[in-house]
Amino acid sequence: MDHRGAAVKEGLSVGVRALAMGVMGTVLALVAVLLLRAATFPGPEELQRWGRPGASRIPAQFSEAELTAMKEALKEAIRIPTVAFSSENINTTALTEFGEHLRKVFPSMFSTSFIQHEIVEEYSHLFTIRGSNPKLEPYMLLSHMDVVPASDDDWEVPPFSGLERDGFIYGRGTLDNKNSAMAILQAMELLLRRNYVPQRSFYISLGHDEEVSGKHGAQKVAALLKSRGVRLSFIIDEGGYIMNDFLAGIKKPFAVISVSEKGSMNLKLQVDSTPGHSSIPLKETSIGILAAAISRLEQTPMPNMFGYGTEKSMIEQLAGQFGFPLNIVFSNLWIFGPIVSRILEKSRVSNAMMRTTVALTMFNAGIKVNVIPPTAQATVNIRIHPSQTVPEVLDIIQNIVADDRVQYHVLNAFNPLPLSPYDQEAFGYQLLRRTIRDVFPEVSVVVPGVCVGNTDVRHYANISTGLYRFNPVSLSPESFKSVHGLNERISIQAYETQVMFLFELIQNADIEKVPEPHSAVHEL
Ligand SMILES: CCCCCCCC/C=C\CCCCCCCC(=O)N[C@@H](CC(C)C)C(=O)O
Ligand SMILES: [Zn+2]
Ligand SMILES: [Zn+2]
Repeated sequence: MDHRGAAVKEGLSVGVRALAMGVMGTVLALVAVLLLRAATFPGPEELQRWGRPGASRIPAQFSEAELTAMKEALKEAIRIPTVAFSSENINTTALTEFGEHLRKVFPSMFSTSFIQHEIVEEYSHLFTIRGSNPKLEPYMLLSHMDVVPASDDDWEVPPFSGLERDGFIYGRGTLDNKNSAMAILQAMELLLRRNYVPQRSFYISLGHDEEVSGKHGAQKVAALLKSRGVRLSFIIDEGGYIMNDFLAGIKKPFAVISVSEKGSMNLKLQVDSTPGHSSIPLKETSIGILAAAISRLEQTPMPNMFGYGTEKSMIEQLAGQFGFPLNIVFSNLWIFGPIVSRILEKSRVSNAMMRTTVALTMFNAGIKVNVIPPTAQATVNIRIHPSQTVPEVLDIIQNIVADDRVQYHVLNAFNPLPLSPYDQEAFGYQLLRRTIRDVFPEVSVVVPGVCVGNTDVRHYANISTGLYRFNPVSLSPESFKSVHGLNERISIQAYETQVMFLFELIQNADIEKVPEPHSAVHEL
């Protein structure tokens, strides 16, 4: 080999060595970066950061004294009988007392410079919390203070006693919805005491007549905000929960965020017929004609609308929680949809999610045993599936009744609420989802649902498209029955967790938009 050849070989081997060293270096650097990433972000979930990071994050740790005070504040709230019997008959004395109670137990909410408190229509409360970053669109936490009536009969403890027994607080409103009214203010009060200043502005609104329409409370607050030109990024109200033991085949709890709610119609049906002496009866009376008509209504289910609302998404997202073979069936609705919808209509709750329902709630006729009455009236309460409208449903009803002697009077009606977004960019939905993940690690999956009852949030549809119904409390079928029923109660631990959830959610909202996932993020 000549001198030049040796030089080339030397050059080549230097080049190969350099290349090899370069590759090694790159590999080592990559390993180091990966190790560093692994140390900084212990799991993929943490790559998706919400709210304030690091030192400015206030930990949800409460002292014994704070826990005792929050429990006592809720008990006291339960003892104030803010009962709404009808739109015209609400215990307003109790509502005033409730307002005084709020001032007493949440003093910072009434004395902080960046919080404005207003009373709307005498009894509803509106708090405006000004955040430090006016570019972030505000949101609202919504609840109500009024409760449905409860008589002492059949309750294990008096319904307005706020009694503590076996780790539970008993009383009307412990689940619907004084727990939320109190927990929202409690969480913010605790944050304020830790010198928290939100970046994103938000509102807290407590209505006083949700149980009888919301037309004086929520509706007026919404109108007030609209007149001020306010738009809200999203609103969180009651009407979705963490469901425990609700579906045979699913052991772990799952969370339902209701992204819509059914429409409603109260319809009076009336039949007029010839009155007279009961000793010489006609072949048919107003009572008989009307009874037959409403019996047809009761016996004829409205069309099954599975696939036209959120129920399909709900089942698809729940599918993985079922064992074999239901997991296969529920994740292939394109073929098994019709069978699944037939299975779901067997349960009262899932049936109500899939179709418009008709409940016969009032029947009036007759004044004396031997008088054939001239008129019979019945009222039916109809809950309209999100894919249908009031006129469509009225048409179906008239076809089912199919009797020209029946007259119809729509007492009041409204269409179902539009579906609020629940995609990856939907800020309110993803914020809830993320906070559920943080505070309720036992929850297997978060799914969209439809609220079969009506809530105050429907009055805000003209100032926000992100209407979500979710109470951060775990419900079993039994506790579900106690809402508007007997022995309504909340465990003290569940209430503390609700406060913690709101404490975290308020901080999580301090971010511009849903963070970009850095890598594959575990599905909830
Ligand atoms: C497969 C099982 C899943 C179950 C999902 C259930 C998700 C939650 C859905 C509904 C919750 C119902 C609770 C809603 C609260 C209703 C409050 C209320 O009673 N409102 C009145 C309003 C009226 C204007 C007076 C009503 O009658 O709806
Ligand atoms: Zn309620
Ligand atoms: Zn209620």
